[in-house]
Amino acid sequence: MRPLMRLPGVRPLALACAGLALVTCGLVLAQWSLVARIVNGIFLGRQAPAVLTSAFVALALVWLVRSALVGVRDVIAARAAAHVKREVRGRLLAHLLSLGPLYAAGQRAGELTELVVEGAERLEGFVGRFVPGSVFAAVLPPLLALTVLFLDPLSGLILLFTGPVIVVLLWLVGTMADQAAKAQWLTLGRLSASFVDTLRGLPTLVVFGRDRERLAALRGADEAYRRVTLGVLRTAFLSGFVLEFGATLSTALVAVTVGVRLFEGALPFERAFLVLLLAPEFFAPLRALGADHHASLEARAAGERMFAVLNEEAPGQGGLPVPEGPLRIEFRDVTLQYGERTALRDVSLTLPPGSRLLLVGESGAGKTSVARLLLGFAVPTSGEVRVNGVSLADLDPAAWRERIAYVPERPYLFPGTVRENIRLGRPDATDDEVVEAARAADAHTFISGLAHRYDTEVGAEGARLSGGERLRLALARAFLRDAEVLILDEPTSQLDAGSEEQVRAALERLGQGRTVLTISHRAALHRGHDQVIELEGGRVREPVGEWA
Ligand SMILES: Nc1ncnc2c1ncn2[C@@H]1O[C@H](COP(=O)(O)OP(=O)(O)OP(=O)(O)O)[C@@H](O)[C@H]1O
Repeated sequence: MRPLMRLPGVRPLALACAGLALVTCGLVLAQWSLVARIVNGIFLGRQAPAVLTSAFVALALVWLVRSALVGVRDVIAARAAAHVKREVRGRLLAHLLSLGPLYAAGQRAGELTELVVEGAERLEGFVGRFVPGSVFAAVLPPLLALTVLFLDPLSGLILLFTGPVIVVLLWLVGTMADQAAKAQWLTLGRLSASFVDTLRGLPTLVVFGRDRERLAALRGADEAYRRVTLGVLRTAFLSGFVLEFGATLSTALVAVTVGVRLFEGALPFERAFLVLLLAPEFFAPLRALGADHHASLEARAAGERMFAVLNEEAPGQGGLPVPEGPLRIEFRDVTLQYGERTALRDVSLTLPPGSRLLLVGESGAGKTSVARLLLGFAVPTSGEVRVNGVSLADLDPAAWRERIAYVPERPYLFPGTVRENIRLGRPDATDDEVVEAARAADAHTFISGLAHRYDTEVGAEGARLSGGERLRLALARAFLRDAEVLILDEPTSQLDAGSEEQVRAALERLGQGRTVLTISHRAALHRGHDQVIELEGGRVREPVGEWA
């Protein structure tokens, strides 16, 4: 619970609710004292009509203010809940971005989506209902019990004894429900992740005839979710029953003892009636808390996972500006491990400004890992990547990436138009500049043949384009970015011989005056490079050669 209390805006909300609870306590006492006085005056005829009239007016006023305070409490709580949701979602997204693609790739997309969307939503119940409810439950019952103790010690003692017993029972049921709520959250995450994975892998599943099996697995996950949800609801009902039973029993106990003493003449009517009216008010905040209790359990389960993600350390978050002037990049004895797996071992290489390095090696040799280090998506386990003598880990990652254009092996296109996807390279580029970049990337011809030219929708992940067309759009992005360092990962692997020649010419133009790192498993690309370095099992093999 404590981490949830540290959420932005929760403490001020709790303080505001404590103030409201104190005022509400005064109003509750005033309201029921007036009711007791009026009833006493009407039935026992001990009050003058003028006094009764003013008591009615005062009662109406108190009732109005009390209702208004409930409204105020709901509005502040709803605002705080909306603020927390927005803030937490923003922080999660920002942190996921700074953790980089390597972290996201290691997680199931559906589970992360669930965390950001539904997880943040679950905090609403905690902030909007549970926090105000628990502050009211902490302030009102003790003050009312003390008042009753003063009015009628026996009834006060009954309340002071039964109230804590109910709270303890509630806590015990809550502890049981905690595990069920955690299981519910985990199952929901798994269900969402399975669904997203199924959608993504649908062609593969259909081709291999595994779609029905997958459907059955999804149904199984859905059934598991239904079962754990029922478990959570069962404990919620149980806590509701405990509360209602306890509250009714002790109110009845107060009523019986008060009734007997009233009958014996040991208690005046007005006082006895007031005690009877205050007993349900004593239990009302506890009952409300019981009803909102499972909202806090659900929020706690989601919160634990959120804090775990927020506590993940992001790679290289230095704040130094990128050195001015031509950039000289050096890898010094760099070793990179992914958990137990060593992808690179003692790799040293230098990229002087304006040079072209071709990194070759078999599949799994560690080529993409070099690109990841250069992009700051991963940090060396040992050794250092340096830019003009400054460690890359100390540089501001966003400022560093502004100096890089990256064309990955499988370029990602966002749902949107061709123009929007190219403009990702430089959002302030004009339409003419977009077309110019497309021409340079040899993409203009195929774009001109599309139904809506630059306004054609590319579909999810560029599904309406071929692999080669997607690559050309990614190249156009890189042209538009006009960065000093260019990283090309297997740039021509998806092309036929004719297209490869054209794209290679485009790459040649793109590389002019920049530092270029080209990754390929084919050494045949060596033409036009200053250095060729071969990686083998994560180590640098003897230099293959130098080309001027
Ligand atoms: N996120 C990861 N977690 C664990 N191991 C990884 C991860 N990414 C890569 N590896 C491992 O690190 C090694 C190097 O991977 P890398 O992607 O750098 O190779 P590559 O030379 O680019 O291969 P390819 O040419 O097939 O793309 C591989 O053995 C791979 O299994």
